[in-house]
Amino acid sequence: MMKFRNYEEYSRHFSKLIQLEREEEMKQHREEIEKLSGEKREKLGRAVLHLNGKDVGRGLGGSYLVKFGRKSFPETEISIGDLVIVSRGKPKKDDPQGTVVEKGKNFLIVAFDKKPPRWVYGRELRLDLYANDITFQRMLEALKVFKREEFSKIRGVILGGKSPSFRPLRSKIEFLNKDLNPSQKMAVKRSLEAQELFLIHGPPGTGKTTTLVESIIQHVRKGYKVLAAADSNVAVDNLVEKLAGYGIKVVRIGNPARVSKSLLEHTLDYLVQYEESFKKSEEIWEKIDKLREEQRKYTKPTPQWRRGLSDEQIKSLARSGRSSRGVPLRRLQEMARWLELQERINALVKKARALEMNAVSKILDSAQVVCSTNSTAGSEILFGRKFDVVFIDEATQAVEPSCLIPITKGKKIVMAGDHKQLPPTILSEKAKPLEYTLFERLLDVYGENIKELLRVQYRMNEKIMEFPNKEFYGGLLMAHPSVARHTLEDFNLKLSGLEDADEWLKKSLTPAQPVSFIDTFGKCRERKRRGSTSWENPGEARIVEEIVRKLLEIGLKAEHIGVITPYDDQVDVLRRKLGKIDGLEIKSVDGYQGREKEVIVISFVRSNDRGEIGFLKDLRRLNVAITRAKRKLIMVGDSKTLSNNGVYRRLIEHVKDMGGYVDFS
Ligand SMILES: Nc1ncnc2c1ncn2[C@@H]1O[C@H](COP(=O)(O)OP(=O)(O)OP(=O)(O)O)[C@@H](O)[C@H]1O
Repeated sequence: MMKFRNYEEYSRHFSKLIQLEREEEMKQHREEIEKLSGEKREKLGRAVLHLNGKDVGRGLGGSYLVKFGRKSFPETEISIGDLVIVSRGKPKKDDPQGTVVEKGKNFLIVAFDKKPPRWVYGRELRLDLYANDITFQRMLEALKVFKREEFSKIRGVILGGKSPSFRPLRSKIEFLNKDLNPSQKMAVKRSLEAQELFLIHGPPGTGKTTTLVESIIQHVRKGYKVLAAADSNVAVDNLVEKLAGYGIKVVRIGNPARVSKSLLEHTLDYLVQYEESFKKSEEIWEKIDKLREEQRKYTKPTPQWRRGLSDEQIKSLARSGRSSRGVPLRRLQEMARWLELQERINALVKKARALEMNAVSKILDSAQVVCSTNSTAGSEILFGRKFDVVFIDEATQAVEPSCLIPITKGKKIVMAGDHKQLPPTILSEKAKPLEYTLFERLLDVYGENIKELLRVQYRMNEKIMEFPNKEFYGGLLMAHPSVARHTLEDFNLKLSGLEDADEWLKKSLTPAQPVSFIDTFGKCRERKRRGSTSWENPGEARIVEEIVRKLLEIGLKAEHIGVITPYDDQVDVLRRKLGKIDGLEIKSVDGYQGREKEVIVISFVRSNDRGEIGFLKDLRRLNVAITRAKRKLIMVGDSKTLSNNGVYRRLIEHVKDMGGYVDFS
C-alpha cells in the first residue's frame, strides 16, 4: 500500500501486519523449542538452563518479580523487554510467560502478571525467549499516539496526501566537516530547508552516517533539540561516537548492557551518577534498605496474622494497648511497627524516585542530542518529551511502525537509508508488506524531489563499483579518487606464492584485477540437506577454501577477507572448512549489510538444470553482496543457472568484458 485515505486505514494496516509478524515470531520460537534440545537452544542464546528462581517481591502494576540466576551464566540474546517462558526443563503449553525487566551478569529478573506457580521459586528451571514484546507494544502505542492533533502536519505527509515543503535558507552554512563532498553538502543544506521531511539516499560507502551527523550538528547550531535514532544498537552507537567526536553534548539512552563499552560515558545511566539529586536519591535508597532490614524484625501483617483487621485498626489497637480477635497485643504492636516502617519506606521511595527523575530530566534538558534505538525512543524515560527534529539512520532496515516510534517524538523527520539494499527481515509470509519501508514508500509517493542522492563512494575500486552503479543507481555514482584505483597491488604481497598455483587460481587472484568471476558450470552442484529449506554447494565451498588459503599464504591478513554466501547451509559448510582461521568472517549477505572488507569472496551456491535461483532473485541481496569489497571481488557461481536472470547474465557479461572471467578447471 502506497498511500492511505485516512488514519484509520493506516493504523489498521500496520496494526494487523505487526500482529501477524509477532505471531509468526512466537510460532517459530515454539517450533524451535520443539525441535532443538535445550542445550542447543542455550548455545544459540535463546534459552538459559539450570536456573534457580527466587521471589524478589512485587513490581510495577503489582506484577510478581522472580529472579532467575545461576553461576557462570551463559551468553544470551534474551534481554530487557523480551517475553520469556519459564519451565522445568522442557517448555509446555501452559507454562508461565513473563517479561524480562532486568538483566545482570548472572541473572534475569522476570515480571509475571499473574502469580506464578510455586515451582517457579525452585531449582533446575529453564527460560526460553518467546518474543520481543516491548517493541511490539511500543509500535502499537506509536500508532495510537500518532492520531493526535499535534501530528496533523507530519501525519498528512506520512499518509501520502500532503507534499513536504521546503523553505530556502537565508544564510550560508558553515560546515563543521570540511571534507564533505558537494552531494553531501547539498543533502545537509536541503535537510535544513525541509519543513517536515527529508530523505538522504546513501548508496554503499557514500558516507550516509557522516552526512547525517553533519546535518544533526547544523540543526543543533540553530538551537533545535534533536533525537537521533536507528533500529540497531550498533547503528546508534555509531552516531553517538561520531557526534561525541565533534564535541556535541550527546546522551545515549537504553540499557547499558547493549551499549558499546567505549561509549558508556555518554549513557544516561552513567551521566546521572554525577547529578546532585541522584546522589541524594542514592542516600535515600540506602536509608530504605536499612528500614527494610529493621522491618524484617517485626511481624508482617499477613492475612493469617491480621485476621481481617485493617491497617488503621491494627495501629489504633496497638496504640490503645488492646488485643482483638485473638491476636496477642505483642503481635499487634509488632504489626503496627511494621506498618509504620512501611509508610516511611513508601514515602522515601516516592522521594527517591522523584529525585531520580529530576536528575534524568536535567541531563536530558541539557543534552543537545539524545540518541536511542527506535524502540527505546518509546520508553518511559522520554515520556512527554518532544524534539524539534528526529533523525533516523538505516531507515531502510526498519519497518514503518518501528520508525513511527521516534517520529511521534518530533515535528520534523530526516531519514537516511538505501532502498536498493536489503529491507528489514520479515518472518511471516503474510506480513511481507512490512518489507516496504517508510523511506521507499515516501519516495514512491513524492518522487525524487524529497531526497538527495549521495554520489561519491569511498569504498570500492571503480571497477567494482561499475556494475552496481549501472544496474542500481542509474550510473550516478562516482568513486572518490582516493579509492578509484586501489587494488591488492598496494599491499606488499608475496606473489611468488602464486607461481605454482593452478591456472584458474592464479588468474582469479591477479592483484591488479579488481573483479573476477569463477565459473563452476558443469563442475559443482547444489545440494539440499534432508529437512532443510536452505542450499549448499560443497564444490563451490572447496573453491572458496582454496582461494582463502592462497590469499593468506601470499600475505593477506584474515581480517581483510570476507566470505559471503546467501545460504545459511553454505555458511555452515564454509565455517566447517575455514572456521578455525582467526579473524576471517564468513556470513550470509544479510549479516554483511553496512560492512566492508578489502577482499570479498562470494559463493552463489545455486546450480541446477531448472534455472532456479531462489531468493538470489532479490536483487537487493546481490547489490549488498557485491558492494562490500574495497580492492577485490571474487565471485564463484554457475554461469548457466545464474544467467536465467537478466541481471546476473549482465553481471557475468560485464566481468567478461573486463577480463575477469575465469573458467574453473
Ligand atoms: N566527504 C568524505 N571525505 C572522505 N571520506 C569520507 C567522506 N564521507 C564519508 N567518508 C568515509 O566513507 C566511509 C563511509 O562513511 P559512513 O560510515 O558515513 O558511511 P555509510 O554510508 O553510513 O556506510 P554504509 O554505506 O557502508 O552503510 C567512512 O570511512 C568515512 O570516513
